Amino acid sequence: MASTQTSHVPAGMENFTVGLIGMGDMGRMYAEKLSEAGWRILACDREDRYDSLKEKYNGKKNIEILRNGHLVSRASDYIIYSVEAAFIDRVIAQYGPSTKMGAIVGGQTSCKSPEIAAFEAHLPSDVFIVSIHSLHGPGVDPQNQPLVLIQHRAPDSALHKVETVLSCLKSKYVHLTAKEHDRITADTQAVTHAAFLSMGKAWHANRQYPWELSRYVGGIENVKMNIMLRIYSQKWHVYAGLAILNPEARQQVAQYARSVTELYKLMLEGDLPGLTARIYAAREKVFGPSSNAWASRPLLEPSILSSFSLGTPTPETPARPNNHLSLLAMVDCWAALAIVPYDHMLCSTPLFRLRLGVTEHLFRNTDMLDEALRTAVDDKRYRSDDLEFTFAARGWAECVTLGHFETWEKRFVSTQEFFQPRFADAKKVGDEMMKKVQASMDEALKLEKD
Ligand SMILES: NC(=O)C1=CN([C@@H]2O[C@H](COP(=O)(O)OP(=O)(O)OC[C@H]3O[C@@H](n4cnc5c(N)ncnc54)[C@H](OP(=O)(O)O)[C@@H]3O)[C@@H](O)[C@H]2O)C=CC1
Ligand SMILES: O=C(O)C(=O)Cc1ccc(O)cc1
Repeated sequence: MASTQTSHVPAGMENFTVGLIGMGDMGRMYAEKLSEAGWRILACDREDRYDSLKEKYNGKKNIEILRNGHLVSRASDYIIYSVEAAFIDRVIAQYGPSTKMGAIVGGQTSCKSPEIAAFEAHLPSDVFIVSIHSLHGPGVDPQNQPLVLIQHRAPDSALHKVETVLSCLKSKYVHLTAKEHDRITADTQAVTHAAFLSMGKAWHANRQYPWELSRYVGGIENVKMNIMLRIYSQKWHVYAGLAILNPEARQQVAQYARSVTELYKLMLEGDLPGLTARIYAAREKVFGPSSNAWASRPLLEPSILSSFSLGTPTPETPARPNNHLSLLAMVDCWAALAIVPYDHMLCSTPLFRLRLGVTEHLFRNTDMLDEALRTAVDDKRYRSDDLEFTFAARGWAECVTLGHFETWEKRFVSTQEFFQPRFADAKKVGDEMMKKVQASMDEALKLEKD
């Protein structure tokens, strides 16, 4: 029965059935949240997982496990495909023709052009397409997180049904076209990940767990390390798919690598005036008055950031200035592509907001920025880290441009293995950091609106 005491199911939709194809991390999260809200769920994963899934959900109210996507498709009113982005065409080709007449179909993949192309190619013409994308990982509370809705081939009535079903997630709906989605997420996701994946590769190449070096580690560094660990603790295909399959991501990830390389060369040449002029011009373009971006309050409260420092500076372990090449390149890249990152806030992930928060923190503080630029040119102790970081950024960009899933996987997994023993601890600090930072950012954004 669909109705429970806490049911979100409105009158008239009591028999509406939601189908989930793919019961991995995201599929399971949706199954659990939607069924708790009273929706009847039909779900499947690969056929060989039928028995184990059935066992897992045995006795769970409102969730019925079926053997495959044909059985889910023919009996559901709204079907969500939550499978790997690289398989989306194959899976929709397989089950799409079994879709119930008049049903609504959508996907959860992080990149929409291949998903929409697959729907158009394989779905019968009498079904509607409303796609979705929860802009957060499966371990994050969906409340107040952006949830993109793409009304691609559907009347308003179908969109409203999807909105009603998903309202129990309490996410913030963002209505976009598939193309708009891919352009924005190329920046909010693909470039964000490229930056942190490159940091991980550089630390790995130098065989460093940077937080274990016996010196003071500042808040920005700690945020960088924790985001990096968070990304490497996830499944490789999520990051590979959203970068390699998003046609907009290639150009953006390539520009990030170009920015890193060109800034690194200016550092090697010791060209402080050239580096300063370039970074100040980028700052003006991205954060300056013409972009109308500088909010009155920083996204990240400096006190929150410093509360995540490790240790206390002492004469033996002083606060060591960093050149923050990864963040300088971020702003250089935004400037080159004429991107105003604040315009992407509505469609942002927690990691993007953190990245923007720490970047803004550096660029708002002229003394800190100048110190970073001086360090970039004068302090040779970072050269080997920066060299590895530059190689890594170019390596990721090449993989994305060439569309090499296999190389991408190997690069990711080798570094994932290096950091594996640290994931559990990083998750604890990371979760705490996310919570604090999110609360601080919500406050900043609220004040900005008022
Ligand atoms: N994880 C995240 O943070 C987010 C992910 N996404 C997107 O959501 C989608 C799902 O991600 P996520 O849940 O993390 O990934 P998972 O790998 O955890 O889940 C995907 C599931 O789909 C299964 N699957 C593959 N082919 C079929 C098939 N023919 N029939 C039924 N099931 C099948 C997979 O099996 P097998 O493993 O054997 O291939 C796997 O169990 C991806 O496209 C991802 O990009 C979106 C937002 C956030
Ligand atoms: O916040 C991030 O960038 C994440 O890493 C989690 C994530 C991964 C894939 C998505 O499609 C959406 C969110």
